[in-house]
Amino acid sequence: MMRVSERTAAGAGLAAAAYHVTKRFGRTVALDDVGIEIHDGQSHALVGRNGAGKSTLVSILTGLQAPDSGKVVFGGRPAPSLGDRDGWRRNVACVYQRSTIMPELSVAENLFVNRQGRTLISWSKLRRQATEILESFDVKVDVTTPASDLSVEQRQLVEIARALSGGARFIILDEPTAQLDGPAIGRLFEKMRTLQANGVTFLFISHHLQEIYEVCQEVTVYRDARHIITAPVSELGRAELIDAMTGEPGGLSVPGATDRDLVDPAGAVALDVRNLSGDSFTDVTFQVRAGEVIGLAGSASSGKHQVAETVYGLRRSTSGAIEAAGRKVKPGSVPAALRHGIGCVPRDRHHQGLVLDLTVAENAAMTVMNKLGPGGFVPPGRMTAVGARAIGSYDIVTSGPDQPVADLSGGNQQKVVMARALAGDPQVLVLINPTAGVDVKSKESLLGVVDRAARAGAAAIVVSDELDDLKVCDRVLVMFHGRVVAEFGRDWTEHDLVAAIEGVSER
Ligand SMILES: Nc1ncnc2c1ncn2[C@@H]1O[C@H](COP(=O)(O)OP(=O)(O)OP(=O)(O)O)[C@@H](O)[C@H]1O
Repeated sequence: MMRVSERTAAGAGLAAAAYHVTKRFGRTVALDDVGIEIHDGQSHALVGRNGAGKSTLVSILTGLQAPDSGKVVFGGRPAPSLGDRDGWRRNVACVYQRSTIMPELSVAENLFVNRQGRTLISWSKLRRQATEILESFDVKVDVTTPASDLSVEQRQLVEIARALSGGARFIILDEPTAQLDGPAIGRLFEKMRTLQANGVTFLFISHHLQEIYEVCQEVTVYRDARHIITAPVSELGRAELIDAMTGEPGGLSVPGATDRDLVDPAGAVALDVRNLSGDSFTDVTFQVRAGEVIGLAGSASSGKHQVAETVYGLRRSTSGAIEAAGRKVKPGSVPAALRHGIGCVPRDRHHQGLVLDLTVAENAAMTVMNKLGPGGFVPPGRMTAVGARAIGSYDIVTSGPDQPVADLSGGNQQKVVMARALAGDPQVLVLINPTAGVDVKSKESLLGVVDRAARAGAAAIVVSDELDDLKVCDRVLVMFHGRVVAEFGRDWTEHDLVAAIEGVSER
């Protein structure tokens, strides 16, 4: 199997390459003499555990950071100097999980940001050209739409079209599927295949390994800042791939609900949601007993996120009631939900989850400050101990409890959110996409935490697009257009669940 060498030194057939790249952040070595060669017209996967160095390589391949040593090459030519942003834009674009388009501008304006030159803008011309660009890439979006109204799927397509129209033929997709539902992922892959057939090259980053087999031809694995292997996906089986990522044989074992005792149907009701209606959902009723984990599944427009966010107080219901352990919870108040023992892992960890400037320990301890010391004054030793425990239990890659969360990789930030949600031993846990951005091995440990919380008598709601996350659930409720349309026990099959999610069966 190939190791990255400068065997194609002239760059023939390579859309992009990096050689002997090293990058340090203080004491952390993020990349240690790594390389990658990405062939023209291919989709090349870059995989690795959280903190392996993937995003750091992306920042170097896009010219946002300079490597300490090593070089980047596009189509056989050295990369532009760091200050030459237009030069980089002509060679490479990255579609990040978080949007880089400006929400207050229209789609048309976003397409031409950085490219209007010195001439006065004619709005009708701009709109016409924007429409032509989107049509030429078969993106069906009205260019006058404010960017803030776009769905994640539309936003990504606009960003891809923007990159291609700017001349780039090499596009990095950084966890593009993390916020898409099944049908949208299918459409994205279709678009990738079409563009590939027209000579566009992709570097594809994902923690969903099945996607790599579906859409990529080659895969590169990094582990602990080092290059481990590059191989055609057809030659590297899933088990070998996971071994390369983790550095140890043995594969994965995602905890399943079937390993727990059945929930006593007459057991205490930890959460009672009755006839709840609100933004995007209507008349939702369910109960969760102590020790029970229920899943909420459904497409992006099913209302499942909104229901969960109403339960933990982020949204206000329009009618209906929520009770925790028999006591009514004041609607629309996160602090009230917390007081009733409802803890959450929010959907958007950047806006609702973390204070990036604070340390791992401070973030992990945030919901339990009043328990750690009188009047919220926490002796530093106790704070550090909470941080150290979180790092151990949640497998967080960090230089220590005192590291600011901003310096952690995305997946490791997600683990801090989870640690914080559980720090107060909540009796009802609401977890929205808890394993988003988390590597396959860490998924196993995060779901293990949910399993242990249930065994210890907590109730949990897991909202997720990932079927693996739903295996830990005793029951799965499927929502469609704002209503619960199906309920499955532990014995659900993928086929039945997917059919219900897509609204082609009712049960
Ligand atoms: N600005 C920074 N300051 C300090 N350390 C950093 C900084 N950026 C990244 N790191 C560290 O570099 C290492 C590699 O991080 P990187 O974000 O590249 O990982 P990743 O493979 O993209 O992970 P994930 O799958 O979680 O997104 C991590 O240990 C991270 O904490």
